[in-house]
Amino acid sequence: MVTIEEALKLINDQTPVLKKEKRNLAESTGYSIAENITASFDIPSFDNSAMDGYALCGIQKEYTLVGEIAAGDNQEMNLNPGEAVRIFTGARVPECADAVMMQEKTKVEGSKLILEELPKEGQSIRRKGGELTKGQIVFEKGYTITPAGTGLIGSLGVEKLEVYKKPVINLITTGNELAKLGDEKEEGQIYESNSYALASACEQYGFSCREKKHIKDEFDAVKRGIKELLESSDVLILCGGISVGDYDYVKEGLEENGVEELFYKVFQKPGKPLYFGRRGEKFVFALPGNPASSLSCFYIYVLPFLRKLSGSNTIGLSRFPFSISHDFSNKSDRPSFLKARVEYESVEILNAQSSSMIHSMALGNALAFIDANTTLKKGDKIECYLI
Ligand SMILES: Nc1nc2c(c(=O)[nH]1)N[C@H]1C(S)=C(S)[C@@H](COP(=O)(O)OP(=O)(O)OC[C@H]3O[C@@H](n4cnc5c(N)ncnc54)[C@H](O)[C@@H]3O)O[C@H]1N2
Ligand code: MOO
Repeated sequence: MVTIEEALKLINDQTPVLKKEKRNLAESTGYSIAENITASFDIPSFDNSAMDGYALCGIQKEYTLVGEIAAGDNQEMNLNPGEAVRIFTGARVPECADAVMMQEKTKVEGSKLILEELPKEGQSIRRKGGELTKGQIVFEKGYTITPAGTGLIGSLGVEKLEVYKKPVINLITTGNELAKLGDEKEEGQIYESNSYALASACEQYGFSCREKKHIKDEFDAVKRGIKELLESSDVLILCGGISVGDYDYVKEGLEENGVEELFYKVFQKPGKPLYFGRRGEKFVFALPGNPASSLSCFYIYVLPFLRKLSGSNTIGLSRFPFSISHDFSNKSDRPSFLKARVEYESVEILNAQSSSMIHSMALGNALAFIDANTTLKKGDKIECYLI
């Protein structure tokens, strides 16, 4: 049995070989870049107007209007002191212009432009290089592209880029008691639902499960199922059958397939019988079957590893300290990740913390970490992982 810190360290200490690929920008959001992205030109690449209005030469209240510049116009226009030109948002500002005045604060009388107020030097002009300068590193290797990142990379004219591949994830569930959705379930059976939760948690963070397989609690079937799916996996996730019961064959099945155990059992609640192993460049997580245990272990342990394998610099869930909104006693002798709901600056520990129960997790938005045998007073700060 290892501690939570030891387990996380063992996961983080793995140095998998990352695979790269070229992708179109349009299909790269959520991928991590495999090389720095450098600005090949200034952004903006020319001084331009932030407003529809008038570009002004000199700082005064009255000007003579001499023409118009629309967005996209390319001709160089020379303004003399006291002259102004009609201009539109995004249009190139003439070099000699000192400011732009928004049209709402102006009046036009024939060719005369009268301002309501004196302009300020540089007002409403977006300067060349104001956001990025040529040669600047815009994003470092390992940056995971967000929608805003996609927009910025696009503004640099980059159509294709080198990113890290996402790992191929396969999922195996085990258990004779599990009925398939759509089938009639018999007495003593429950519906197999963890694979849906786990596949959707993968999706939530931009990963996908390629293949899902359900296996009965039979040693040969478990061994064969692992052999088949491990072949095409970067990460194989198993769920259930990893505890000490007579029909828990997953650990043995992994051993038989040459998977080396990196840890088995973590001193925590939920998710004590968590397993992590490796065969060459293939990694295996065997998650405890209880629904809250498997999902909690996914968030805390599997997700950081998937992110690492996909080359991301941002690996764990976001976590922040929140003040607990009520007195609370963690009576477990194991450090616990509790289903919780954070709102503004406070966190409520939800009812129904049993590992078999997932309703409160579905209504919550965080896992609150509370040490074993710990009594907290309302207002005490606790660490919360946002899910
Ligand atoms: N003697 C001991 N028994 C158990 C221990 C222990 O230390 N000693 N640990 C308990 C803990 S803690 C957990 S967690 C579970 C984990 O057991 P397994 O990983 O072997 O999981 P299963 O026994 O297969 O299933 C547990 C539970 O979850 C339900 N389940 C499983 N898979 C699914 C699924 N895909 N969809 C929905 N529900 C699923 C299953 O029916 C069981 O109720 O072991 C304790 N026992
Ligand atoms: O560790 Mo288990 O997940 O407590 O139920």
